[in-house]
Amino acid sequence: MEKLLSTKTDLKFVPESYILPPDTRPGNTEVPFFETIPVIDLKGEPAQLIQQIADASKEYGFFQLINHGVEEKLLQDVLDVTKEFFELPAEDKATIFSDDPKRSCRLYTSIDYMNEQVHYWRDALKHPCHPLEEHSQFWPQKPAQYREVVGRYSVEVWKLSLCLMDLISKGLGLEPGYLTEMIEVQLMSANHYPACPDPSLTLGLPKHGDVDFITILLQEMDGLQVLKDGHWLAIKPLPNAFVVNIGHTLQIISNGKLKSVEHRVVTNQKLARTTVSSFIYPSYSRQIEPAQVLIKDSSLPLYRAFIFKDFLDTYITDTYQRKPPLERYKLQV
Ligand SMILES: O=C(O)CCC(=O)C(=O)O
Ligand SMILES: [Fe+2]
Repeated sequence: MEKLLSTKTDLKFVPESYILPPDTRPGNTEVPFFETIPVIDLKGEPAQLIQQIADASKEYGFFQLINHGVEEKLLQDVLDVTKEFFELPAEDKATIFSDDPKRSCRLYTSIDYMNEQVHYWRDALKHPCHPLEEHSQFWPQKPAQYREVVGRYSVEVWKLSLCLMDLISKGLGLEPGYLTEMIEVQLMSANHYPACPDPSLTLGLPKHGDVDFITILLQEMDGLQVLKDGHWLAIKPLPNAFVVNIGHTLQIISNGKLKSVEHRVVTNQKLARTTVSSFIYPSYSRQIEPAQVLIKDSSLPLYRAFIFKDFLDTYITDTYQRKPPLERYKLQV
C-alpha cells in the first residue's frame, strides 16, 4: 500500500527503483505529434467509415474516434470520478489495494511490483465491467458516485465495442457478426501517472502492444506515444475523442492484416495524468486462430491456433522478459 505513488506526496527526486537502465530510458520525452493518425467520425457515411477504420487499422493500428455517441458530460464525469478515487485518503485506498494479479478488482502500482526489476510511474485501478450486474458490486464504494458513473460509462463502451467489431468485420470481409460474437470480456483500467520529478529517467508504461481485440482509451492530456518506423510520436489529445488501438489478438485473427502497434506512456514533470483504458477480450476459453476466409483469400495462416487464456499467460511472461509475445505463435511460411 505504501508502494502507491498516489499516496507519496512531494517527491523531489526519482527514487532509485524507478530509474530505468540507460537503454530503455526515454531521455527527451518531447517528441513530435503523430499528425497522420486518422481522426474518424463515427457518424460518417457507412461505406466510407468501414474503409477508414480498415485503412487506419492496417496502416497505423491506431485511430481517434469522434462523434462516437458517448455523451461529453459522461466522459468528464468518468475522468473526474477516477481522479477523485486516486485522491482518496490512504486508508480508503488500502481496502482495495492488492499485489495479487489474480484478484479481479484491485488497486495496484506499476505492473508487477513484487517481481519486476524497475518500477513504472503508474498507479492503476483495474476491474471487469461486462456484464455490469456480475461485477459492479465488487468495484470501489468510494467515491460515492463511482459505481453509478463508471457503470453507465461501461455500458456505453460495450455498445461502442460491438459497433467497432461490426465495422472491422465488414472491413475485413468477414461474415456479419464474426467478431461481435467473439467478444465477451470488458476490463477497465483507470491509470494514474503522478507528476514525476525527472521524466527522462522513467516511464509510466514501457513499450508494449495490447493483448486484446481493441483498446478504447479516454484521455485528456498528452503522454501516450506510438512507435512508428523506429521513432516515438505523441498522440495529440482531442477533446471528447477516444483513442482506439488494435490488440495482438485481432492482429492474429486478421492473419496479420490489422496491426497491433507498440506504444508507451511518458510522465510529465508538472502535471499528473489520469486515463481510462477499456480492453475488449474474447472469453478466456475461446480458441483463437486466423479467420479461415482470410486464409483462403490470400495465403497461408501466419499464426497457429491457441486458447486465449494460454496466450494471456505467455503474453505476460514474454512482456516481462522483453520478448515479442507473438513470436511463439508464428508459423513458418
Ligand atoms: O494511459 C495511456 O495513455 C495508455 C495506457 C495503455 O497503453 C494501456 O493501458 O495498455
Ligand atoms: Fe497499451
